[in-house]
Amino acid sequence: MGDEDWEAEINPHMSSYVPIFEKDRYSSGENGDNFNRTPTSSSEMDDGPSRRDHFMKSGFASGRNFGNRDAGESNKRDNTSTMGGFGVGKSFGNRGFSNSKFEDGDSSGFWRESSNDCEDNPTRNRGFSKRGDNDLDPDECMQRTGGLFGSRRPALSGTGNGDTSQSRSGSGSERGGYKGLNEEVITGSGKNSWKSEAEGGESNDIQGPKVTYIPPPPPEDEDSIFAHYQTGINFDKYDTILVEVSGHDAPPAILTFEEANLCQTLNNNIAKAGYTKLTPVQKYSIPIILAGRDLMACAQTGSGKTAAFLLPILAHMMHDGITASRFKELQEPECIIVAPTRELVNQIYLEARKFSFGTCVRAVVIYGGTQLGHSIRQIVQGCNILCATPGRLMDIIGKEKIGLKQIKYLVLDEADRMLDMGFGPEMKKLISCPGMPSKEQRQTLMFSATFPEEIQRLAAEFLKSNYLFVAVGQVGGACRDVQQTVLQVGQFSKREKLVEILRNIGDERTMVFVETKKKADFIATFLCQEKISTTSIHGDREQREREQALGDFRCGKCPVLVATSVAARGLDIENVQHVINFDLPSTIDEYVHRIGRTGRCGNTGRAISFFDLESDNHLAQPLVKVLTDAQQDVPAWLEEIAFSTYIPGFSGSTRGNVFASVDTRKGKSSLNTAGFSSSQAPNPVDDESWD
Ligand SMILES: Nc1ncnc2c1ncn2[C@@H]1O[C@H](COP(=O)(O)OP(=O)(O)OP(=O)(O)O)[C@@H](O)[C@H]1O
Repeated sequence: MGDEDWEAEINPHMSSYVPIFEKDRYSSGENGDNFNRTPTSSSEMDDGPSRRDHFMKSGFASGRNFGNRDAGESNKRDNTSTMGGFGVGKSFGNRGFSNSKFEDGDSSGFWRESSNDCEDNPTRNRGFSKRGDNDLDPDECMQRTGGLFGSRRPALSGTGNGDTSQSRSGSGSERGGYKGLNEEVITGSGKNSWKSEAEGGESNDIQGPKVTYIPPPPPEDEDSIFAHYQTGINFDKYDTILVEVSGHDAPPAILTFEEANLCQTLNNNIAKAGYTKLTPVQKYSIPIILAGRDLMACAQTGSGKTAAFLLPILAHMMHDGITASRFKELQEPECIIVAPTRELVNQIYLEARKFSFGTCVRAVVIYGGTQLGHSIRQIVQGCNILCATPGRLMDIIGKEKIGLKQIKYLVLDEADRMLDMGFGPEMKKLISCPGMPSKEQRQTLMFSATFPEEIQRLAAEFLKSNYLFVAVGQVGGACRDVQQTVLQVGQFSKREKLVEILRNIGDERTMVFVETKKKADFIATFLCQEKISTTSIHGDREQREREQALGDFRCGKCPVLVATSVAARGLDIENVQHVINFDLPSTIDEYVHRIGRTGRCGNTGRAISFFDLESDNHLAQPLVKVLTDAQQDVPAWLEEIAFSTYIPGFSGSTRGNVFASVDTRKGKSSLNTAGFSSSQAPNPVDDESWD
């Protein structure tokens, strides 16, 4: 079988919705879909023993064949071993794909994590299954999980008719549930659905062994803690970016770190981190948070949102004089920060550790895919700031290791993702957990580079009615420091084009985004065969492998990282010069996040996207808008497609108005360049009608 046959199978261009039986038919190989999976149980989602056994039996050895012949062909011939070759992908990540040999390895944990084929495709989870994709459809996920909301969109109105805990208890293997990105949904049972994992231990509701992975501790020496990369040539241009603040009585922006009046230790840490100048989002957000206000902030990727919330929170904690951390079975942190992916939450933790260096504030990170006991041990030693992924957070709360009474700050990073159908239910449960202070009693902060209107409306439930909204630059827009190119490349030519581009790029760090987990493994393997050192990250890889892959990519051992959308948000990796969208995502905001892995903090970067006329036309219109807003060249052919697929009133997103340039409350604001403080209070009457 040639490339083209394989591609056709991977993307059979089926209608956007594929009924389960159809999926099974495709999957079973009847349609030649040997690559995908070989059903061994009644549920493809079931990653329980039967599937695992099958993987074990299938033998990873078959994967070795890929070094010698076309992977698709190999898949077909070695029908029973396909997942062993790709899905497990166990050994090649650890070894960075630096040779194209697969080695047998311990597969424990792999299948347990692969509970949800939807997990790394949040866009489809939102109900936009545009392409005939070999990962599961959202509908399929929902049927299998019972659907957290019972239908695609109503969830957004907060009136879901599905009972979350019920839907979860259906099958332990559906741990990932209708979840979206990366973090497992814990099967809930019993009186408190958030107790889930906690009630029965980590694997009680799940078939399979316990997760035993204990991540290595980060380096403790000061140099490593404060290691940072240089701001880029365009950092100073941030000053010219338009900033809009809406809401009542916004405090004025600050121009310098000194104006924030932070304590000496914090100032020292800021200096050691190499920060000399505030970014726009920091200029506006820091005083707002210091003033005790709730905030929704939308600023371009890589523009320093993490420090924008960490610094004022730490300043408050220092000012209020928190109790030094000490060993206690029940810890009561003052701050919880949640983010959608494990890698991102870990990154936030490292930032929190950096800025709290030399203080009595102790930050802790917990996330799925690691041993629960390890998370607990970290917490009981003392915890003031807890950085967590939602699933693990709810487990720990259920285990009664974390009390919520002292929470003063709740931060949702990548907030639009945290509130959408994937994580929204978890977040709602979090704010209604016993002990959690009401929104009037806590400060809630939300940050993202994209904030669709519908999500803004949902967010109101979490925020005080007088929250402030800060929009830096074009809301939902791409960073102008990224040079964007869109190429028309059909499915069958993509691999050839990719290799051509990567060969030209040489050793520069490049992230290649694909649409499915299996494709990530396939493309990574393919690139290794082409002697391009590559690793991959996606939700079917063990956490250890994910961290290894990221490490290999960060240090340059593998300059190419093939990723699903699991790596689209938040990851801050030095020197990523290129992002290639091998497959375009289904939504434009995902595109914005993906290309934001390059061109960070004033550095420049390049994004190349393969536009497939067969599957990507729906993106033409929003893509033209993103390119235009970021002052990029728009190819004539793309404009033509955008024109021919023009939807009147469509404002740029496949799922809502990503490009709403203002706060959905319609509060009016000041429009100014960052650095000049000005904010107008809206009419108080508006204020009342907002909530
Ligand atoms: N004032 C500053 N001076 C110098 N470097 C900074 C400053 N603020 C942030 N940075 C650095 O810029 C990089 C990007 O910051 P950060 O990851 O917080 O961006 P972000 O806005 O959260 O991006 P994303 O939307 O992709 O999550 C980090 O390496 C951070 O340390």
